[in-house]
Amino acid sequence: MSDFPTGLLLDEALAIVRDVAQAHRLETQSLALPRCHGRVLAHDITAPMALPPFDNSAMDGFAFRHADLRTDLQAQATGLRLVGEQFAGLRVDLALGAGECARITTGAPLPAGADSVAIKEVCGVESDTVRVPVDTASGANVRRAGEDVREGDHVLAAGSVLTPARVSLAASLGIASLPVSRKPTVAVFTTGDELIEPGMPLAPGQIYDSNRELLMGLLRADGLEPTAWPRLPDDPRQVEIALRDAGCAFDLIVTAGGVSAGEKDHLPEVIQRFGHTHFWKVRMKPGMPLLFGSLDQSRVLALPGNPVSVYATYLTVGRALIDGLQGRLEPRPRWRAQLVEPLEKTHARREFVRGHLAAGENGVLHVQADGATGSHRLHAAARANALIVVPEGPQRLAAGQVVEVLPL
Ligand SMILES: Nc1nc2c(c(=O)[nH]1)N[C@H]1C(S)=C(S)[C@@H](COP(=O)(O)OP(=O)(O)OC[C@H]3O[C@@H](n4cnc5c(N)ncnc54)[C@H](O)[C@@H]3O)O[C@H]1N2
Ligand code: MOO
Repeated sequence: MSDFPTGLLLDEALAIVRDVAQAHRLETQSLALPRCHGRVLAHDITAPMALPPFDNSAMDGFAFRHADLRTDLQAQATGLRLVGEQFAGLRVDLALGAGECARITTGAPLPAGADSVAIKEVCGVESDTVRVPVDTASGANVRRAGEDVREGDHVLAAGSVLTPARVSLAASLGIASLPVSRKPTVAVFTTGDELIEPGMPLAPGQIYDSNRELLMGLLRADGLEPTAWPRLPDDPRQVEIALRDAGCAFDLIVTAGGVSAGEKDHLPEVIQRFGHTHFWKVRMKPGMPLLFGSLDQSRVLALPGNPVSVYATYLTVGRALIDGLQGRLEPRPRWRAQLVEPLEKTHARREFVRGHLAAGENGVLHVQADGATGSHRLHAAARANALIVVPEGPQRLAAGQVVEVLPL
């Protein structure tokens, strides 16, 4: 009997991943705004000031008091006396009296007394008289102080991802740095005596290492800066030395291969002996032999060696772990699409089927399964742009049925 959970549903595995990640949340660091893009915000942010900070004009034109416009039906415009100019960025302390107006540019503070702005294209100017159309609405083209953000408003939530718009919102509030979670450091190992570096000659029985590029690319696309370690041979002592070495230096170790039932699959034993196994084997296809453990100060994600298994387990479990370590609470977007053709499976595991996702003319997303199954078939993964999620248990999904998809 093993002393760790095995044969889990994917949702059970994800729950364990989230719990372990929460217990190993990475610390908070304060970073200058230019370094915050794509990071996970560690604390809630409240607005230190209002936005806009002052009433201002939305257009280039003339600021005036709406009460001064003529109300008799025959009049098309009211002549107002031009008493000054108010440009953006300059404080002039203009105040408008009855029958007066001021030239104003977009973003400039509204002069005291003014409550409306007429755009310059509809006004006639003759020396110091401006003819303002009487149908200009009260409050037209005025942006009120605090209409976007009030001082003290809760503007950014802990656990959200700092998109360019959110970093820019912080900038507009005068905030120069933000508290973000440190990014996990990641060591990537590929394992197997059969693996050869691309560019080197191939001997019989050998294959080129493709998982390293796959993993490095996936991790980088998620904003991390992974370190690729030299490939590991199928030698238990070397696996042990390398993993224990990485375990004292990295937040996360991601391995590919050597994790199922073969005589040369040494990873489970090494993690069990020198660390802790949180679970081994998940009811998913591909990816069933996936192992999650801890070794020294590191979390270890041992992904099954087949390339498509690496893909599916990274996108599901790997991302959940990386998000959890950084305290990301904002969920990843969930995509849904209509099946173009029926899809059937007889086994019990949740399956991730390579698919081709496109928007139809009616705007509805539809997805077609790629004919090639088999977790070694990287070509099919390379031409696919999504994984179709087929739920646990035997399934007979009809054409037109809506399914969850993971974009690749
Ligand atoms: N008796 C059993 N055999 C297998 C089981 C099982 O439960 N019982 N599980 C199968 C499943 S499912 C998978 S997935 C694989 C996973 O095996 P491992 O994680 O031990 O991976 P390896 O055996 O090392 O490799 C599997 C496959 O992938 C190729 N590979 C490995 N690394 C790379 C790489 N870096 N680049 C390209 N290709 C790689 C490797 O040559 C193998 O063909 O086990 C099944 N067997
Ligand atoms: O589950 Mo394995 O990952 O099918 O090939």
